[in-house]
Amino acid sequence: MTAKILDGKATAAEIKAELKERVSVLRERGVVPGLGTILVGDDPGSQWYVAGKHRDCAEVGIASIRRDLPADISQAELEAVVEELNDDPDCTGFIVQLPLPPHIDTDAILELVDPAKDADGLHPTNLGRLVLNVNRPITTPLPCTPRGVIDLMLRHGIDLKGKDVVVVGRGVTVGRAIGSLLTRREFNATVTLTHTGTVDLDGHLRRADIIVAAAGVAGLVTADNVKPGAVVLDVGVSRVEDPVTGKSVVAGDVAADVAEVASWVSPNPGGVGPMTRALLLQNVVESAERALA
Ligand SMILES: Nc1nc(=O)c2c([nH]1)NC[C@@H]1CN(c3ccc(C(=O)N[C@@H](CCC(=O)O)C(=O)O)cc3)C=[N+]21
Repeated sequence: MTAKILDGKATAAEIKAELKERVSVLRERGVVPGLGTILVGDDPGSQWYVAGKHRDCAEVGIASIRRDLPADISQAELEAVVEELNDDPDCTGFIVQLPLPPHIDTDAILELVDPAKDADGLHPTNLGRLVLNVNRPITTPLPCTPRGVIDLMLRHGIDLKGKDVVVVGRGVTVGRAIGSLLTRREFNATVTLTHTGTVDLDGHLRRADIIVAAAGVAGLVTADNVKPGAVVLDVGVSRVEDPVTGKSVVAGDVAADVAEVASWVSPNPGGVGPMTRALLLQNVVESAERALA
């Protein structure tokens, strides 16, 4: 068996086409959604990601607001920029690109973001609402990567109800939040969160209907760990040295041989990454729609 591909690039393009429609409706009503980015320092990777977000915005008609700041900016100066975007009516949602330099108190910065403008969906207030609000529709921004993982499966016709999902990795952006979403009534999955302290990771993985690999450990999940026919999503990103060229390349958490036993796999790159970016845009559009309602 060769697994079918969960095509994140094509699915993100589909979502962006829908968002473009919603943006034009907003524009007709006099509202232009605007995404702000705050980037500190000159890390080439971070610059590249932020540039990609602004390209995405242009594609769907969202305005871009960009604040590029020096690496030695003080805590107080950075807080002032966050406050400025909180108060800027043209900015309907924004992100503070992570990681921030070590002299900055990251948690204090993220908590300062207006929860209504939290495009990442990672503000403590919004994560708290996700946990507390079990039975009503959620009307606050949701974390982009968990939402992207779920959307990627649903839009490929994969049913989540009653499925055993095993998540690998307890990071804030994926592991901690995705169970709160997947166990909501509308999805009704059963979720196990595994991590570096898990005793029998292989035992958990082997009984999973769906594996969400978000540990950031290259090649962690291999064919031997996967039940035949399982769905495997590769979320982790790490840099490894290519054995042939010696160059640094991006590697996912899922080994290539998994495609021989799984029913579906998400490629990496080309899977969850583009979905994360599309859902970021969706958060910005939804914030603008809510502000208008
Ligand atoms: N406040 C904040 N929010 C974030 O969402 C955030 C962040 N900080 N800091 C860094 C990480 C990383 N991240 C990625 C999103 C998409 C791709 C993506 O689309 N990747 C492409 C490939 C890109 C390539 O070729 O390198 C893909 O998977 O196909 C990658 C990485 C968001 N992050």
